[in-house]
Amino acid sequence: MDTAVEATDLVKRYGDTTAVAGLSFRAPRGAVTALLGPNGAGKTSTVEICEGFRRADSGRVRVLGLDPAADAAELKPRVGVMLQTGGAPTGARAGEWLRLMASFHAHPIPARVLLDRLGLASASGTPLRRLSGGQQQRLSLAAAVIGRPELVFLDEPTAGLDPQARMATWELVDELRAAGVGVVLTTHHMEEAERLADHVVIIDHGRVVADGAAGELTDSAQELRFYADPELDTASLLAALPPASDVTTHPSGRRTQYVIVTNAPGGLGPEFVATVTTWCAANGILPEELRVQRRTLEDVFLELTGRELRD
Ligand SMILES: Nc1ncnc2c1ncn2[C@@H]1O[C@H](COP(=O)(O)OP(=O)(O)OP(=O)(O)O)[C@@H](O)[C@H]1O
Repeated sequence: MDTAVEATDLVKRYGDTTAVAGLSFRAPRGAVTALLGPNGAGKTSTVEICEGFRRADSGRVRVLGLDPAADAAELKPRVGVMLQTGGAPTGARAGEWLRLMASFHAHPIPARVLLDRLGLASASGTPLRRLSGGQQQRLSLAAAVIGRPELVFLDEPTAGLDPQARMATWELVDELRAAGVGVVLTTHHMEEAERLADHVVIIDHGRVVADGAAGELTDSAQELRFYADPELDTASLLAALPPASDVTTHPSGRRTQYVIVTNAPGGLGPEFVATVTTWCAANGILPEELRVQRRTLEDVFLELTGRELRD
C-alpha cells in the first residue's frame, strides 16, 4: 500500500487533558480515510498534527514521506488544507479570493469551475464577511483543492451544511478520489463515513478502537433475524448450525424475534441462510420477515465503546 499519512503513537496533551493518547493510523494514497469519532475524541488534534499546525508531545508523523513540521515548505504545494477565510483581506470577494489562492499554484483548477461545482457561482461577487457559514466552508474546501494537491485534509467538511451542499461536497470528494488524490477527513457522521470512506479509523478517547476497510468493519458483523413462535427449540436450531454460531431470543408481542450471528468460516452467506431455512422447513416453521442485515458503523462503534456517536 502506498502510504500518504503514517502516524505512530501520537500523544497530545493540553494541560491535564490528554486529547490524543498513543494514536496510530495509516492513510493510503488515492483513497478516502475517515477518522470517525464522537466530539472530543481527538480527531481535530490528530489532523492538526498531521497538517503541521500542532506539534505532538510524542510520536511520529510522516506525510507523503516527509515531516509535516520540518518539511512544511516542501509539503505546502502538495497538500490541501481547509483553512478559515478569517485571515483574508476584509473587503475581498469570494471569487477574487479564490483566484488569489489559485495564483499560488502552478496548475490550479480554474476558480470558476470550483465555484460552479460547489454552488458558489452566485456568491462570487459577495464580500467574504457577508458569506453564510456554509458558503465560507465550501469556499475553504475550494481553496484546499484548487492547487490539485496529492493529499487533502478535511476537518468536519460538511458540519452545518444543508443537504444539497453536503451532497456537492461528497461528490467533490468522490472526484478527488477518482483523480488519485488521498483524502483524510474527520467526521462524527456515520452516514458520511459509510458513504465516502474506503478506510475508516474509529477513534475514542484519543485512541484508535477499530481500523479497517469500511466494508470490512461492518461485513464481519452481519446478523440474520426472523420472527416465529416463542416455543421454537433453539437448542435444536443451534445444533444444526456450524460451530461458532449463536442464537438469541427477543420476545416481541405474541411472537419472538430470533437473532443469529456466526463466526463460522464463510460467515453469514447463502449456505448459512439455507441451513436455517432448511431447519425451519424440517420443523414446520415459517420464519417470518427473515432478513440478513449488515450491522452499521453505529452498531460497531456502540459495541466497541459502549457509547453512541452523537452530533
Ligand atoms: N487548544 C486546546 N486547549 C485545551 N484543550 C483542548 C484544545 N484543543 C482541544 N482540546 C481538548 O482536547 C480534546 C480533544 O479535542 P479535539 O478537538 O481534538 O477532538 P475532536 O474529536 O476533533 O472533537 P470535535 O468533534 O468536538 O471537534 C477535547 O477534550 C478538547 O476539549
